Amino acid sequence: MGFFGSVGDRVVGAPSILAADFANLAEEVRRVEAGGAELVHFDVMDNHFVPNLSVGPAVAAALVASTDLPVDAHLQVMRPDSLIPALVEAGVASIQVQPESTPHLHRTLEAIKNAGLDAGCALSPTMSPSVLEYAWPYLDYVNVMSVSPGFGGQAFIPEMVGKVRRLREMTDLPIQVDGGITEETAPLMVAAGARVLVAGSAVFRGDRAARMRGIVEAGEGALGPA
Ligand SMILES: O=C(CO)[C@@H](O)[C@H](O)COP(=O)(O)O
Ligand SMILES: [Co+2]
Repeated sequence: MGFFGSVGDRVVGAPSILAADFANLAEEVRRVEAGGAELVHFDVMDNHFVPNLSVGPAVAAALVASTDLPVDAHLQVMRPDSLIPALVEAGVASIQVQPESTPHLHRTLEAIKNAGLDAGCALSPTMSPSVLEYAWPYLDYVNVMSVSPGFGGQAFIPEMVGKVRRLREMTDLPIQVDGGITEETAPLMVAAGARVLVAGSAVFRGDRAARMRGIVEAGEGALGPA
């Protein structure tokens, strides 16, 4: 079973290392792990799909070597298929793609699944969940982006709470949320049905462990009675 198969009804903290100190990645990951992080969120950006450039397979391999936590690659690149083999080789545990970035989504998801990884789709804010109608058999998780992909530190888009609720009606797969997640927005998303909380700028400043723990606990506070 992959990581996403183990999520169940827990609230999972997934720090986005886009906001970390890239010169001290291993230490940064140790800090958030001490705060209960269970998954490392790794944003790959190509300056074509999004107007920003981040990191790729070489940094993924270094990150994987520095931690026992699973690494989740969020591909914000045009035509992601050519990057998948190198990320598999780097040892990431899961790969998610934006449906609009690839002309043959079925082929892309199959390449991820055939490599033995969990496969996900990340939905940009105006992308309807209905795009997944024929993709469900190939998916292990869905990421609801609560900002436009491309940058950390953007403002949370409140309409995405309703989108999580809509997705919860459509699937039992874990719903991840990504963008503007803080102690204030995490409970809204968990109450709507999200279980994996990606957070970058709200985690990687000051006491990283305390900030990571604060976000997960805020989310847990919104879980219904067991
Ligand atoms: O995928 C992305 C942005 O494109 C995210 O993963 C960001 O890295 C989240 O950063 P914050 O909004 O939490 O600062
Ligand atoms: Co991301």
